[in-house]
Amino acid sequence: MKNVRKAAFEIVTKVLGGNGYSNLLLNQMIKSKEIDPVDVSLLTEIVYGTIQNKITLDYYLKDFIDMKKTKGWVKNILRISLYQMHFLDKIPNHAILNEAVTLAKDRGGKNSGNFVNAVLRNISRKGLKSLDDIKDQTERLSIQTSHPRWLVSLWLEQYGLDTTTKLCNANNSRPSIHCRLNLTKDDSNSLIKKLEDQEIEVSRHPFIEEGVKIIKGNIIGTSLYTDGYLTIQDFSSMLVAKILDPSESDDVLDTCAAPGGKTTHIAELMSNSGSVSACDIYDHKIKLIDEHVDRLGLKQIKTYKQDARELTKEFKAGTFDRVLIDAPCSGLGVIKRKPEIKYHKSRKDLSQIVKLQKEIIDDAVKLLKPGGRLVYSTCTINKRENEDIVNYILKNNSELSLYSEPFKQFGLDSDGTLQILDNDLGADLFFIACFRKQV
Ligand SMILES: C[S@@+](CC[C@H](N)C(=O)[O-])C[C@H]1O[C@@H](n2cnc3c(N)ncnc32)[C@H](O)[C@@H]1O
Repeated sequence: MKNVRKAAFEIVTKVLGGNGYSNLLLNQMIKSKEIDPVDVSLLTEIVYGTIQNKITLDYYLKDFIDMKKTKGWVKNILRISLYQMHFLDKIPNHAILNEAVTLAKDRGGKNSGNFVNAVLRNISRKGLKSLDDIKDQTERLSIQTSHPRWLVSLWLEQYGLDTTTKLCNANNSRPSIHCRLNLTKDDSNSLIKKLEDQEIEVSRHPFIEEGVKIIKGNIIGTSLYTDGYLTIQDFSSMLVAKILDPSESDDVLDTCAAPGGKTTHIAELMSNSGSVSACDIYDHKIKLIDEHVDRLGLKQIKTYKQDARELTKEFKAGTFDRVLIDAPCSGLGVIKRKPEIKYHKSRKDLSQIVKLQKEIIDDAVKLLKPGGRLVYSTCTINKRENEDIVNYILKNNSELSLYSEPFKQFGLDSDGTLQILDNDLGADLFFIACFRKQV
């Protein structure tokens, strides 16, 4: 079995080096059974906590080390140790220190061990400065909540101080795990019973019948998962297919479909009839959709390696009853699940992504039948990619209008758009807009 701090150090080093996503690497580590099941929650805590609080941790560390001269891997040992010392109260400092010194010695020899020992002892002795003394409001929020300054400024401009503070704090909470029950296999009560039989405790979504939140237990690797009785999918992501609301005989186009979470949900809602055409630009991602489809036993999905900016090369205009554009986006609504996103994006990336979104929309709208429904969704919080895109669609397509009915059927207050900025379900922060094409 692997030592939990060593495992945390390896994952944090990969993620901060831009070589993987925290949620995927954690799942891989858990699946590989290299970690004792009793250590899974501590490992998750240290990995998420360290990555989520990196800016704050570095702000403290720079009083004790030269951030430019200290090697990246040494900084990561110090970051995971300081995270445990400052943010967790369950582990005694001497235990954290011993583990950190052993890790440093194993990796870099005696001198590295001595260096880490000296720094951590120094921090213990001197304590940390107060963040409340930071004068500038944007800077203070950035350091206190560990969000890059450009992102705090963007949200302050677009949403104001209260919402920005809430967003930043919520991004530092632990993500919850939601699952979609495959109702083509069985009804929800029987599937929940099957979960309970495997000691997995769940609670139901308030109005999505197939949506459950995992309260206790681990579904990864269970036979229920491998046999296609359920899919791991966030509640907000599930809402997208519910708003698209396909009928059983519909022809549906999913323009940006991989890894297939929404494609397979759409197909399940259509009870294995009608047709679903699922496109993505990357070959290796198409394979992920195909794997999901096989696992879930779905029949009516056809996948295409296709650039969504050129869909009319593959499909005839006016052919689809439903079109989903789950657009490539900046992903700022899933920071809680993938905290590294906030460090790896820049303001410049945001304008490039808007250009791509518009190009996809320009082609995809042509494929909708008269009377058909278009859903545009993102997992981001940025008006340029959400509200402004809605205005772009309305301005350039006079035959499309916003359609609020699909939201209202769930009691959601909406003008045809919904920006989920917070929720008490622990769900991701999505934007969803629904349009109807005139008959
Ligand atoms: C937000 S993700 C889609 C998630 C997916 N709908 C789901 O629920 O699992 C956006 C997808 O768009 C794909 N993509 C990016 N550029 C594209 C393009 N020009 N044409 C088609 N797909 C593209 C990406 O590969 C990515 O898989």
